[in-house]
Amino acid sequence: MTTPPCQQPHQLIEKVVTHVLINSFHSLSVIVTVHLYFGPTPPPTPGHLLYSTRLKAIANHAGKIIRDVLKKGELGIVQKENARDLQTEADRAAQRCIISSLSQCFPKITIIGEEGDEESKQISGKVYDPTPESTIQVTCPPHLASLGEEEIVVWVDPLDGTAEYTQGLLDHVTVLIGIASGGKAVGGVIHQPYYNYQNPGSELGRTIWGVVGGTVGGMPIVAPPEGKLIVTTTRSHSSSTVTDAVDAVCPDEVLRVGGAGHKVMLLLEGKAHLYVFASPGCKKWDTCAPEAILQAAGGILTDIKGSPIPYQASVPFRNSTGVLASAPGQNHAFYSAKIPQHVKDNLKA
Ligand SMILES: Nc1ncnc2c1ncn2[C@@H]1O[C@H](COP(=O)(O)O)[C@@H](O)[C@H]1OP(=O)(O)O
Ligand SMILES: [Mg+2]
Ligand SMILES: [Mg+2]
Ligand SMILES: [Mg+2]
Repeated sequence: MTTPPCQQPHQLIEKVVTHVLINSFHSLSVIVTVHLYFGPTPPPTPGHLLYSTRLKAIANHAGKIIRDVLKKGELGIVQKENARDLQTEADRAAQRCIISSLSQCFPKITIIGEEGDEESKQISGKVYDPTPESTIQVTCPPHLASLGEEEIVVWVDPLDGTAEYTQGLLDHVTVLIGIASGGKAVGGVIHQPYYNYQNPGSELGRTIWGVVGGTVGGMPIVAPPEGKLIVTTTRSHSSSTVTDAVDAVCPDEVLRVGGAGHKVMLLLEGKAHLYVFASPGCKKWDTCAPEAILQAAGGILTDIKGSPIPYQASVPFRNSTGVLASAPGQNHAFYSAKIPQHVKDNLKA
């Protein structure tokens, strides 16, 4: 039997140094500094998953797989529930990589991936070795840093924005790895594999990570412009209730783009104020990572009624009551109250 890659000796490993301090909001936080060195690998601690460079490395590798499949040109498109619900070889291969790599390092966590059990079970010999690549510094609240493996549920969307991927709208594509505990989204990584693909010479791809009650990293958080309201919503899964909800908040501008991860990134980088999706189309893997990162940055993601979305392993996958997300500093409750009652009634739990 071979030793899992992340438990092999003589490889770069992470030593975690924890300092407890009172942060600028006068609440108790933990600064976790991840140092890299050669030596025998101790088993990673479960809460470690939240701030580990492993998550970022695995998401980046899934992004490389997505680019490689497209370069090869054999997308292997399969229709799932309907003509607007597709799966490609990139979705399948990226999920195999993420789930096999994560479960090798953290065998007791619950991992739920969009593309189902069959993809997850095919743990081939080619497990990606998520050896950390760089030093990062994040803050993580003590109750999350000390989580046990059994307390963690990881929601994986190996390729968010599949419709746009097949249509060549490549910067709409993201890889989403969301971490939940106690039914709440507590941390996550969004990797955008084609960021900068239209700017030759610039670094291709970017990765954003965040821990609720801790920090966000990977991109500057920018406030959206004052004095106007920019709403982002679906471009490929619209309906009359989707349109009614968008119209009800009276936007000055509407950005119709693909992907839940991509739309939350627009909120984080100040390109939109609100993400409105009055549809049961999104699932828990679409919203877990984006919700955690947005919340870590000071924004809010709920269902269309303003109620929290639950993330226990036992909940239905579908976000049947829609999605409403607001950039940091926006009045989430105000916009939720503007969604018409017939739209809310149409989205039953
Ligand atoms: N009707 C639907 N059927 C399947 N997936 C959906 C549907 N609506 C939304 N999604 C998922 O939510 C994401 C965000 O929706 P949209 O892009 O329409 O705003 C989509 O990229 C898709 O994720 P995925 O691409 O991972 O299948
Ligand atoms: Mg899909
Ligand atoms: Mg998705
Ligand atoms: Mg997907």
